Amino acid sequence: MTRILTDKKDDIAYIIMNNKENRHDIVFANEFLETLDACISDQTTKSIIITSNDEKNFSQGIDVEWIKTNLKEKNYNIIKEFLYKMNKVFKKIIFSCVPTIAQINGHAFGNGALLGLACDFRFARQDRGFFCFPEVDVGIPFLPSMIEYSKKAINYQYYQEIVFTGKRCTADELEKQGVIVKSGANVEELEGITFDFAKTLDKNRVIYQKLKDRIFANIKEAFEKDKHYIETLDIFA
Ligand SMILES: C/C=C/C(=O)SCCNC(=O)CCNC(=O)[C@H](O)C(C)(C)COP(=O)(O)OP(=O)(O)OC[C@H]1O[C@@H](n2cnc3c(N)ncnc32)[C@H](O)[C@@H]1OP(=O)(O)O
Repeated sequence: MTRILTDKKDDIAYIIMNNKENRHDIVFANEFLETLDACISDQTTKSIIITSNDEKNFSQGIDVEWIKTNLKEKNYNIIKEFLYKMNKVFKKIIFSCVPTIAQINGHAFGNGALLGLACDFRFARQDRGFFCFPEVDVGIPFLPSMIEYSKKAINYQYYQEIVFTGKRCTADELEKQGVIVKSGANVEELEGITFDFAKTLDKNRVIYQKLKDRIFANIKEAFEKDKHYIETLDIFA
């Protein structure tokens, strides 16, 4: 089954995660990157909306069982390849010359929440789904880049609160904290407000790229720091 689907409406490209909980493993990383590349290469694309077609999940993040099995079998290279590949996905979204929007239609946990934060804008629904960083309980400390790009989307006090408690946040709370632009009461309303917002974006790719490169120079540096943690697999507690 294809893990990622695409659609296009009025020059707005949709990247639609298509595998229920949308857990991240090497297949997810490869397919997502390929799809993202294709959407950005298409010069008619004015903005990209990332969402899922599952009724209750956006993305539950890293497939922890997949990681654990590979660790047990000492398949360290595949884990490293996965982490580097996911970093390419996050970096490509963050530095995209086309605006990126997360349409958070359900649970967004761990890497799934990070997928939302990597985007330029976020929208979420009120009636289903929690936004959560469970790493403190799951035993996965963040890579330096993850911390750095989270700061572009969440105020630092609130970030610490949700990371150190692992609490489950609703769309209402995220809206009050400015993490999302706006929430919708249900999935239909969410799709409507996200689409209406996306339609307003028709930016010049060159200026958009230059702004990103300058505003997010600190994030580029943080990605460099990740190498040490990935090479030593210092990613679990
Ligand atoms: C650096 C990166 C690291 C990583 O990525 S580590 C991996 C991180 N990922 C995880 O740890 C994911 C683990 N997964 C889980 O813990 C669970 O898999 C979920 C919590 C994500 C989902 O559990 P489920 O039982 O399938 O949840 P529900 O059926 O969708 O919801 C449970 C109840 O909560 C209500 N609810 C859901 N969203 C809302 C909302 N936004 N507002 C109010 N209520 C909500 C529902 O209706 C339901 O209730 P009712 O039990 O009565 O039916």
